[in-house]
Amino acid sequence: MPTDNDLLRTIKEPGDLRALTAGQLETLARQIRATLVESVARTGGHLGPNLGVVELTIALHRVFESPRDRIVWDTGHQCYVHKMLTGRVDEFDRLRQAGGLSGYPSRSESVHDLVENSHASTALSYADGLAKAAQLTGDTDRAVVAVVGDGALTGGMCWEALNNIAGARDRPVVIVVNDNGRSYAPTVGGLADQLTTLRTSRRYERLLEWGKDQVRPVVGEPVFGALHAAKRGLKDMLVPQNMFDGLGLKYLGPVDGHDVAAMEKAFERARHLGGPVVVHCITTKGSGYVPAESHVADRFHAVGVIDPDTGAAIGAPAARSWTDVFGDSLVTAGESRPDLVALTAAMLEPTGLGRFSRAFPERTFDVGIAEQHAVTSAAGLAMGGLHPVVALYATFLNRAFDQALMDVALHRLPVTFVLDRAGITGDDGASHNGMWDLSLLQLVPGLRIAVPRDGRRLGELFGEAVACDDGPTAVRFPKGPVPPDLPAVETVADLDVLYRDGPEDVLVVGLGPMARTCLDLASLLAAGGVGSTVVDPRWIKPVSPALAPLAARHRLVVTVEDNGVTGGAGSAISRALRTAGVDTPLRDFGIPQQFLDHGKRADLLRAAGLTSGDIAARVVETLSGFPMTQPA
Ligand SMILES: Cc1ncc(C[n+]2csc(CCOP(=O)(O)OP(=O)(O)O)c2C)c(N)n1
Ligand SMILES: CC(=O)[C@@H](O)[C@H](O)COP(=O)(O)O
Ligand SMILES: [Mg+2]
Repeated sequence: MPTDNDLLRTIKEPGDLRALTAGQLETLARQIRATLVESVARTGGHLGPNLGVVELTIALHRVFESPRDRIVWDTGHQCYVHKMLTGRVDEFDRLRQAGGLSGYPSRSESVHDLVENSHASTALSYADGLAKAAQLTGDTDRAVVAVVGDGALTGGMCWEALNNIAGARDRPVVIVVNDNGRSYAPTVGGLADQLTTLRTSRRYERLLEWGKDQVRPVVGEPVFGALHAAKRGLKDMLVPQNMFDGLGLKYLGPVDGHDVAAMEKAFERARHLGGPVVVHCITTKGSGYVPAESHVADRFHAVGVIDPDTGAAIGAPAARSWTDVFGDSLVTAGESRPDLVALTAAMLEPTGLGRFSRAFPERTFDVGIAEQHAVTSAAGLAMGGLHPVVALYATFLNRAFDQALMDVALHRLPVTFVLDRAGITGDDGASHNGMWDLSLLQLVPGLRIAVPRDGRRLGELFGEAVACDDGPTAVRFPKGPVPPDLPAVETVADLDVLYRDGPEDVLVVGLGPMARTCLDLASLLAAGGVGSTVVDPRWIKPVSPALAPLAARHRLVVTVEDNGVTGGAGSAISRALRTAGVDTPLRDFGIPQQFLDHGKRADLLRAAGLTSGDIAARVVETLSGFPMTQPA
């Protein structure tokens, strides 16, 4: 019999949970919480969301038999407890580190992990597909369970899936709503209000049940029947039927999401009810850890390295970030432009809209985790005479591409997309890297793209973007501290020349923050007797016409971008040069078009060959195939 002080480490697989007594389950929950705090305090990660699902995950894995039963986690940032209970507790010391545990489900880590994509609101669609597959293959003895947060539930895909799931009363799907009332901040919109009503109304119902049991024996049946009929009418008048009932989904709850026994009872019932069932679990983000529970902004949604005792961030205070520069630029612009409005998809502070929202609350819109809606709503705002700024992480624009293309650009509407976390972000794995936006947006007719190399250029380019009123614009920048400004040594038309020395061997086009790498590249080339000119076009779409004559004077053009290399800025520049009749060879350097494992940004850039040394070696190799000019 395991001793209680190491219970957690005796759990090698979910089946080990079923032998535990109620007392041991409480001990286990305590040990999981302690391990979460102690470990994530050292590595960083999604502490708040995981503290909120300790009991929920225990109950889930006691009732459902993963991997036979399929459990899908929406977004996946709350899967640490799931990983601890599926044999990976000893790997948490390398959480979110290269070669270590991913911060999200990972199919290469475990058969218990299904969905790796960290983009929210997908779980119910996966569940719908899994349930259909089970039905078609006769594999009907396995349950399909989706755990979806109240925030993720504000995403449109959830309702597309619910429409399908609810339409098949004979196809079992267990939908566990992990309702902690928050995304980062409190979840917004009518759905959130409905969930709140459910929380209160169900408590009201429990109260009513209790009241009935007290009153019935006292007044006797006939009087009780009349009272009950009146009460029923009163209740329906006071408390609307819930949205799940309305869709024809069976609804169980709300259940205390920190009471293992109560959830087990509900999950068992859901399992045997058959058809689609919603189990509405009420949890607290950051539960059981005071620094998280009391953290006003986001309940420790995601933390860096912290002091486990106090929750205080450890290390130097965060340097001024690209996001800070954008946030300040937006407020400055907003002060003189009453037509500027800002939209976020449940990420007000992370995308830098916090200051603007406090200065101009009526001009700030949090639409929930609903990027597609955000973009087309922005199109409506622009049609209404305003200039919307849609602030997203670059990777999340992927799902709103059609809206950007057909709802905004087709109508040549003045919408400005501000894409934070552009390029390799690293820690959050493949689906969080912002490495597709430059390629996708190259396809959008009439959309202009700016890629600032430093904070000063970000402020300038953002101002230029919101000044464009004849079509959409996009400004993209990476995660993290903003680098020191990189002044131009001269300008050629609309190109900033950052360096020019020696024979015109190589024209280096440094895009955005890669300009700094390109200056190092120029130094390495110079040391090898190769002359170069380094330019930053600032606006990379449309391609500056000034590039063609400059390229024509060089022996090789090199482009360097922090975007997937396929169809990115380098491809566009190459096409523009050919169209201009310039046949100078071009080598484009960018992120390989692959899904990158999680790791540190610098390491991943190095692995992608995007360091000045790697690029220099390949440039010299390319030049060696050409007759060298005599140094000037
Ligand atoms: C499409 C998309 N947009 C934004 C995000 C960023 N994001 C990560 S977690 C999160 C909040 C999720 O809230 P909820 O589903 O309620 O889960 P909780 O963190 O409360 O457990 C957001 C907005 C994302 N992962 N995917
Ligand atoms: C899970 C999720 O999508 C975000 O919380 C993600 O972790 C982004 O983190 P940063 O804001 O640190 O880039
Ligand atoms: Mg939530």
